[in-house]
Amino acid sequence: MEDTEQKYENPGFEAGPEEIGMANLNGNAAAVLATTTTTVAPSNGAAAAATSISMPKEATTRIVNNTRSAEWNANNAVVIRNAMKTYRGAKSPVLNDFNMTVKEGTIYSLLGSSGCGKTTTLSCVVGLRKLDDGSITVFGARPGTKQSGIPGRRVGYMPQDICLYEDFTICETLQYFGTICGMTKDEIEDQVDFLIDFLDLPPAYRTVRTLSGGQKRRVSFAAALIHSPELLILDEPIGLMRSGRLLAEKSPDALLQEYNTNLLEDIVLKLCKNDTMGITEEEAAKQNEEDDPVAQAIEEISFQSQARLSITAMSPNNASAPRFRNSTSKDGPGSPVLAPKVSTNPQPPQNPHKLEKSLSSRSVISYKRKQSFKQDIHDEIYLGFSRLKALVRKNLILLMRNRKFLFFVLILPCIQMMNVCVTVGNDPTDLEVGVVNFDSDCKNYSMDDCIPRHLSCRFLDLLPGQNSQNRTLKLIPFDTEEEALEQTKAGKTWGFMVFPENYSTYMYERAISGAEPTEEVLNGSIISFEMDMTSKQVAETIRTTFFFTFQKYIIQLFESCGFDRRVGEIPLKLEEPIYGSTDTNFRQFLAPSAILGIIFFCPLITGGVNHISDKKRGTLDRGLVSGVRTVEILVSYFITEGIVLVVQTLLIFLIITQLFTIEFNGPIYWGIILSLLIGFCGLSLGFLASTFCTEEVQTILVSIGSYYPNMVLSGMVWPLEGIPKFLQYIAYLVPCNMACESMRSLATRGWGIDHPHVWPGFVSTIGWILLYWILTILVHKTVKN
Ligand SMILES: Nc1ncnc2c1ncn2[C@@H]1O[C@H](COP(=O)(O)OP(=O)(O)OP(=O)(O)O)[C@@H](O)[C@H]1O
Repeated sequence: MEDTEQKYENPGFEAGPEEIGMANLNGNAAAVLATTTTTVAPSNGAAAAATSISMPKEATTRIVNNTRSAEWNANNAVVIRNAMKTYRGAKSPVLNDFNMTVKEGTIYSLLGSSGCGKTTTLSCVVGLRKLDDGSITVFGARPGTKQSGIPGRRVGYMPQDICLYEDFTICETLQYFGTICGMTKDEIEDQVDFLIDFLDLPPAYRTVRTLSGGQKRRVSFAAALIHSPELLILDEPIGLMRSGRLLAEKSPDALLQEYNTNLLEDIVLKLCKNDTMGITEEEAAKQNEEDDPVAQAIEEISFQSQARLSITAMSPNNASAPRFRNSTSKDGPGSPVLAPKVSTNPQPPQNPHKLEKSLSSRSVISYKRKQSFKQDIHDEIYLGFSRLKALVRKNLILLMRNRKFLFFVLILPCIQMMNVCVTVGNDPTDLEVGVVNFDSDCKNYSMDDCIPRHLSCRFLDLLPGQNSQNRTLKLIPFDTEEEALEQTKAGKTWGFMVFPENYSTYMYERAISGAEPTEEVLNGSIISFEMDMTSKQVAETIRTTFFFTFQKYIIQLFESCGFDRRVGEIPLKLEEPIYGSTDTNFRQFLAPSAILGIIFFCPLITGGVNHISDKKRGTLDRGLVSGVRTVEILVSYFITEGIVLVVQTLLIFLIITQLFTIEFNGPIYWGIILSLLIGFCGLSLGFLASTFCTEEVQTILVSIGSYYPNMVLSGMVWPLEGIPKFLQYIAYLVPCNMACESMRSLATRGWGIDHPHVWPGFVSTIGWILLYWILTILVHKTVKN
């Protein structure tokens, strides 16, 4: 928009705006609208309008045709001076030395071609964006300051898009926006009844999703009106409205086509004329084929200028709330009138009596100048609480309306945990290993005989999987080494062992005879193994099995020959473990950290995605304009996600302790609290990520991207001692790192919160949460700037 501020006097048209700001937008000719609250729905490429309606501060403030009230020049509601705004990467500025003045008590239409910067201007006015240069004042103060009341309840903002929660009913929508603005339940109820009548909305129980486009836009309009704001800002609102009634509700393209004209202003004039004459839209469209709308409109202007009409918008004062009246009455300019009627209009507005009753009985919130600092604080706390209540209720409704998703969110961590417990940590079984035995055919032997025969058979017999419950190995006999090798090379076995000829004799001699063994005895008593070592875990399992079995085999041989079994033992003694047990499996190591990994990840995604949806829907901006603070959004998500997290955490703990009997030796409640903190930490990170992202998929990618470093660098799957030294320091930058150590210490070692290995995990998690919060708030502010 270029530097242009031109004011056009209303030529005397019925209830028209007294002042119309016309911007020479990107060089296109701007147009003057001369009608009541007249704006046109957005279009692709066609001219569109964004309207800022300044509501009168005083109930008696009115816009009177050709009869300006005393307040007319008294105050400026919105003043823009030398506004400059260039989007990053754009070649030319959107706003270039742009000026605009909206006086209190006026209706101001900002017209311009698509993409000229109307929405940008309004978003700067409502404080969602900031100018690069120049100034904006709203009610005499910069948006964002307390005096301006923006963001806050002084303003009603209807964005260009619908920006509503589709799963809400009309009633819930209006309740939400009303509560955000600090209205009481009764006040909201009154307003809902009124607005449903006034805007001809469907019944309050109808879900927004099921409404038509026009109905949705009217609900959106109602949401902006619910708290009777002093300044109403409508970005391409709901069609052509006049006197609280919709004259047309179509896209500009459709209207242009229907009225066979290139100018929307022609249509506006025509519609107003028809409205006054009581002609329906269809009849008008038919007539239009023959008539010239501009000529008609001009005629109409002169005709209408004979009538004395008045209009005021929603009054912030209950005592003088607007009401229907006939404009031909003798009331002076001080009387507020809504939806004026001229004597020439035969059609009264819908349900005038009902509306009159509703209007006069409803209570309207008014913005009061604060009287004292104490009062300020009290109001701030009340409003903050009210907004938080609305946000929490909103989150809960959205959660409950999406039951399938809720069910999935609740059980997903349980499924993941069960998955971990079932699949990870068990010893491998049925590992196929070949046996080439040149020593014995293993028929008819006794384990208790002390004779130099069948010793190979005794060893094989002791291997787990032969005759035991433990099925680690599955032995497959081969006649030759070549055959066995071939099978291993073909990937059919994990390796094979070879007992040489006379193995029993040599082994007996080596172990029992006590004489110094010869080279032949030493070589002849070796069982050789050839293995596929590609899988470390499998190879380790087989190797360990052989070593332990061999130890057992020697002891058993010694005992059968009457020796002290201790002679056969390796002279190393592993005492009873101080912590854990001798057969601690990997699951016991993994489970505590897996809980953290899972609990961290789920809210990371759901929190991030919810926030992005709120952003994309436009409901977030709408809330922010109404005064909602980033920190309140965070707290509200903490409360609702907290409920989900508690259920998820309790279910997970039940699964690991009851279903998989994983020991939790320390105070379990500290484990649960740590899990919850980690969940909140994930939620906060999700929030931070979603402030950078614009799409849900981006948040999911960021979440997945952060998942693996978090898992690996926190020592969840592999001991930190096993990673390179420099990474061990970097690993402290991972949110779950210290929490993992705490959780393991609580679960396996049974330590309490006061232990130096435990409490740092709690402190670091709280620290991460605070850091993410601070960053989120800072990023929000930066993005706005
Ligand atoms: N976030 C953004 N980043 C970069 N450019 C933007 C951004 N938002 C808007 N623009 C560009 O700035 C210009 C003005 O956009 P704006 O939405 O203010 O136009 P408008 O007058 O409201 O258009 P319409 O009537 O079609 O809604 C357009 O060219 C648009 O492409």
